[in-house]
Amino acid sequence: MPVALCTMSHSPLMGRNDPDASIVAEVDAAFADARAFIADFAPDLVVIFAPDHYNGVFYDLLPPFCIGAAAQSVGDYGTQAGPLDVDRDAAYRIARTVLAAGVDTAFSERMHVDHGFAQALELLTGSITAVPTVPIFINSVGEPLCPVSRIRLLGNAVGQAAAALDRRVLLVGSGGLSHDPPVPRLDTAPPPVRETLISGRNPTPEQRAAREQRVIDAGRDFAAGVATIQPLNPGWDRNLLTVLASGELDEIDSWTNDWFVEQAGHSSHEVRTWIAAYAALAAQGAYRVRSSYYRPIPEWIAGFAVTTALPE
Ligand SMILES: O=C(O)/C=C/c1cccc(O)c1O
Ligand SMILES: [Fe+2]
Repeated sequence: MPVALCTMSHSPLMGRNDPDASIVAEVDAAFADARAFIADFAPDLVVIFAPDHYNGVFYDLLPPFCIGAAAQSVGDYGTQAGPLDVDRDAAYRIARTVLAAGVDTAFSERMHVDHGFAQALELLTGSITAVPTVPIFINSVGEPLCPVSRIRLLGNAVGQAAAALDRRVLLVGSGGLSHDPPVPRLDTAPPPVRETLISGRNPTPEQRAAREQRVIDAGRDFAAGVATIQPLNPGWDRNLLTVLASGELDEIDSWTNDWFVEQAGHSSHEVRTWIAAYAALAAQGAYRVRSSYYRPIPEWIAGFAVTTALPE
């Protein structure tokens, strides 16, 4: 059945710490083009790969990936809160195919998701309930991470499952390219923060606001050139876009997790969502990238890109 792909960087700093108006207009145009592409394709199912940032998934149980049969958005950074319109039947069918392919995915009847999912669904389809969805969480922040080769296998199996559904499936990947926002890490966090990484569900509004303000401040400092976080890496980002557009995805299997961090910052692992989405598209044969926008945007702490693609 027909498939199409849209991958995008997300950043909760959009609208909170904006670059020059001409750059915002450029990004708006890229999203307008992606929305027109999606409207033209008219998906009746969105399969979205996205990370979490210790808002929905914690170290009390941290799977490499998880397919949701029901999910709700926590509403961080002003994104829509509440239940997603998850297609339960499609989620079960995809999970069965993934497991049968030897990829041991976790599965949830009560997944909690954050801006990684909600911002993408809102920007691309209008809301978290506009189109029936299967949310697939990919761990991109919490060490230990699986090798990136597993992500390609996950994507491939999801693509095979999507092909077997009698649906028009839009594959979405949501994640920044090179970037290193101040997401705490278990090995370096002080004890109270460490506890929030292990079991930090349902923070108070004050705790959530303080956390968000810290990231917004980091974006301001980063754009002003006074932050200590790792620089964006446009060369690395462009190479990733070239590899994804080439269809030669097996090259990605040789990339080590340490190399991602050295080159492009800790949160560059979020491109796992792009790799999964492209691998899912590749499962149906050769494809063609139809549009590709890229710009490093320090104000948003993101190598920022939006691509769309279709089978040949
Ligand atoms: O609040 C967080 O944990 C992360 C925020 C953020 C900032 C910039 C780019 C991203 O992809 C993010 O998730
Ligand atoms: Fe992110």
